[in-house]
Amino acid sequence: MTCRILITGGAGFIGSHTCLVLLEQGHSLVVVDNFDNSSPEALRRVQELAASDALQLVEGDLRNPDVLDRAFRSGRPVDGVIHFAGLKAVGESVADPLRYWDVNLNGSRVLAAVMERHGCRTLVFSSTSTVYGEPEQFPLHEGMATAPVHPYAQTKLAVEQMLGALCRSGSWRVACLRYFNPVGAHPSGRIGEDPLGIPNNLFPFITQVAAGRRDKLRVFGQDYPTPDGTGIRDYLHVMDLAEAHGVTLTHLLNQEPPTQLTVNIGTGTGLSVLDVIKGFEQATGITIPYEVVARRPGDVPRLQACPRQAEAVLGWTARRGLVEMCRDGWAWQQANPMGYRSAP
Ligand SMILES: NC(=O)c1ccc[n+]([C@@H]2O[C@H](COP(=O)([O-])OP(=O)(O)OC[C@H]3O[C@@H](n4cnc5c(N)ncnc54)[C@H](O)[C@@H]3O)[C@@H](O)[C@H]2O)c1
Ligand SMILES: O=c1ccn([C@@H]2O[C@H](COP(=O)(O)OP(=O)(O)O[C@H]3O[C@H](CO)[C@@H](O)[C@H](O)[C@H]3O)[C@@H](O)[C@H]2O)c(=O)[nH]1
Repeated sequence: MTCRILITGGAGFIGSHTCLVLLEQGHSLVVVDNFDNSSPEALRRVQELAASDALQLVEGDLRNPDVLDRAFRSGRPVDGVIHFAGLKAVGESVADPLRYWDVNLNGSRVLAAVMERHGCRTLVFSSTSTVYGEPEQFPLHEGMATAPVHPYAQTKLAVEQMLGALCRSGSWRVACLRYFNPVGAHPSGRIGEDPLGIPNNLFPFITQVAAGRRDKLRVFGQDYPTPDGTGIRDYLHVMDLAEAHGVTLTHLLNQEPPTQLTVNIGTGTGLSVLDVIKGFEQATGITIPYEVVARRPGDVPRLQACPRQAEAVLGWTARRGLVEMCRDGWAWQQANPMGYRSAP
């Protein structure tokens, strides 16, 4: 079955890879994005890679119902929505919490209201593993307690709860996907992660060090209660994550009666910062100079998924490992030293 899918934030890192996967599956897409943290060039390349023009763009802010109305009226009826648009920097959320509540929660509320009005009640929402807070037991199961410790994660949990209330009405189909740490890029090197300014996240920082754009990596803390003292995360290839969205949407559309799902999307493998450095060096042959500095405020020692529910309910498991994550992320960095600003 091919569908018409509305994708908010479709030009961003995860959104662009997902648009490519969905176009290749024959779906028709309408993307809503204000390019707050992305570039139209990403969508141009997605269409080029998919050799498809079944992607329409409505440029504008998610919080503006007129923008969303335009997207709903842009073609045949929308079967489902994948909602990526939002803000994602933990430190920024502490410094400017109201902006996070506005974009992440209020934006999702406006989206849900417009969906109701158009009779479209099928939604895949980008949640985060950070809703688990600072857990002590691993791996993390979806039924475990949530205890978000910063405004970013608090806004995501609030959206999960808001959507839960809609599902209790009996007519919404919602999947909240709790992503762990997506990294890497499409193997073509044409689309990838394009952070503005100094990267916050480990992987893009490493690839910029490898490219000589930064002199060394700063490892945030080596005094965590982990085997080598550095933070552990569950890194997954962005193409695996993109594929999870197609699978989830199809599952939801076939779900009778309508229901809400909350699913971890991770590999189940925990890697420390030093593991990632070593893996990148082995995959690329490039040495990554680093120094250990103080912990970054807000970081937790460890996050690691139990991926069983994703497999049992959605039939999805991650297929790519650290070598592919490093190789593809590095290919993207080499081909696009300044991200999409390195066009063509
Ligand atoms: N990347 C991660 O590590 C990660 C992990 C867990 C969850 N998430 C969540 O997944 C989603 C996608 O993440 P990403 O890494 O692709 O981020 P991203 O910043 O690359 O993409 C987000 C997209 O949303 C757009 N956007 C932001 N505010 C908007 C608004 N008000 N109106 C319209 N468009 C808007 C941006 O321009 C961008 O294209 C986010 O909601 C994020 O919180 C990301
Ligand atoms: O320059 C750096 C950057 C990061 N780290 C460490 O690397 C690990 C991963 O950090 P990062 O890549 O910034 O990811 P997280 O802090 O885990 O957060 C990401 O992953 C979450 C899901 O787990 C998402 O919700 C967030 O949006 C996303 O930024 C942590 O131990 C950091 O302390 C460093 O040592 N040096």
